[in-house]
Amino acid sequence: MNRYLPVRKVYAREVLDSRGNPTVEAEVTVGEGIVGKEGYTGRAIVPSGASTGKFEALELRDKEERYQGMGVKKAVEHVNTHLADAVLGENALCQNRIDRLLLEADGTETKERMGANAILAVSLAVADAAAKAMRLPLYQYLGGCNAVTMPVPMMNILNGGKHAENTVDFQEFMILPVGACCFKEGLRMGTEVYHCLRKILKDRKLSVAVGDEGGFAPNLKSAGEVLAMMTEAVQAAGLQPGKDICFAIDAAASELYQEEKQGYYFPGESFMTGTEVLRTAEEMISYYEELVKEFPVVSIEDGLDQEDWTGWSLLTKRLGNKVQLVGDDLFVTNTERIAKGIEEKAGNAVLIKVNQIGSLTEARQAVELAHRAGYRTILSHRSGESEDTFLADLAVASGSGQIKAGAPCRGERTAKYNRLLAIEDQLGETAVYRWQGINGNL
Ligand SMILES: C=C(OP(=O)(O)O)C(=O)O
Ligand SMILES: [Mg+2]
Repeated sequence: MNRYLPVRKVYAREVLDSRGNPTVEAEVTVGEGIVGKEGYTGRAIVPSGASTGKFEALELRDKEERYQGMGVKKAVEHVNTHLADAVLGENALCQNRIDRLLLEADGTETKERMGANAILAVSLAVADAAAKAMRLPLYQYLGGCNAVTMPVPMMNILNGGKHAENTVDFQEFMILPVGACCFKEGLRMGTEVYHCLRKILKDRKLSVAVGDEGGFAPNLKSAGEVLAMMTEAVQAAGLQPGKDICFAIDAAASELYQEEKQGYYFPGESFMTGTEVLRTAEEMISYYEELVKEFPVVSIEDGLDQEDWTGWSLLTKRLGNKVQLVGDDLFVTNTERIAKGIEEKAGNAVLIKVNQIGSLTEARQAVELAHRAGYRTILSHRSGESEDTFLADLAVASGSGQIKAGAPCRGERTAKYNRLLAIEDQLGETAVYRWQGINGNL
């Protein structure tokens, strides 16, 4: 018989995210009078994306003048009324049931009525409260005694696309400290590379202003130029590219794809070279092949458009035996889309963003389905983040072994990394840190 830990209070407020946009924070109190007089209060702040996938659950925004239409007053109201009514008195230890009740209160496929932001805030805050009431660290409450795998951090050190106002067309260039012995050492290595890159950019009189996720955002001409500079930064840090540090790209290709042009348009490269750069899906794949040949790129996310299943299958056939091919906009943490991907042999890894699907249980089902099919998973932040560290605990709990949390700077990003440092300390010698390259490819 399950212990009964009743939800006693549910409350939400509007707070700000790292882009200065409003978002939902929920507080949930459980077990008043059962586990102590006051019970325990958990909280969660939901993140928000900029390059959102077409098939994501919908976050509710007010659309009135306040905050230029970005307010979340209605979503907050929904938490304080309908969603609170749905879960008050329910057992916080039954996360699946809590989430089912939240989904039923909404009743739509896309969560558009209550708002995925409203539902997720309550879902996560319930888990946080339950963990506190059980006096367990969140990662252990969620993952049990098997939660010992520290994630390899994918640190986004150069921003482009929708995350910056520069000429770099791909959205993210990341470094993976695959040769580190532990998370702490990996974070140190990555941070040193980040600082070396800053110096290289400064020496060349290029901008060291940063984008949404804390990576630098200079005007560069092509992915090749970016990766060459990153290689220099790794060497300047006294590390070996391809051995200590590998690279990952998030092309965010759905943002580049233009239906009317039937291809991927590169505005930055076109501007810098003075000729229109348009690539077909086939040309995109060949382009990735060249980059992988020249640089230690071990992971490519959203290499093609979110609706191009045929292209994705071809990409996977050509590169999937040595490169991690990650579906973000393609899968949107949605089990139906992941199942389709598995069937079509599209990609070999899934980016997990809890707010893409809108509840903790559904996000965990996505991880489970992916792992069962031999797909890798990467727990990921959004470009609009907060000081909330739920993601760090979930990354360890899921055993996925990878996390995307931005550059090793800016408080909303370092909050996750610092939480992981604390978790690794807590785990002590039981902590595991290991990069699992596709077919052993570093
Ligand atoms: C983190 C990402 O960006 P956003 O949150 O803007 O979707 C991403 O595309 O992986
Ligand atoms: Mg992405």
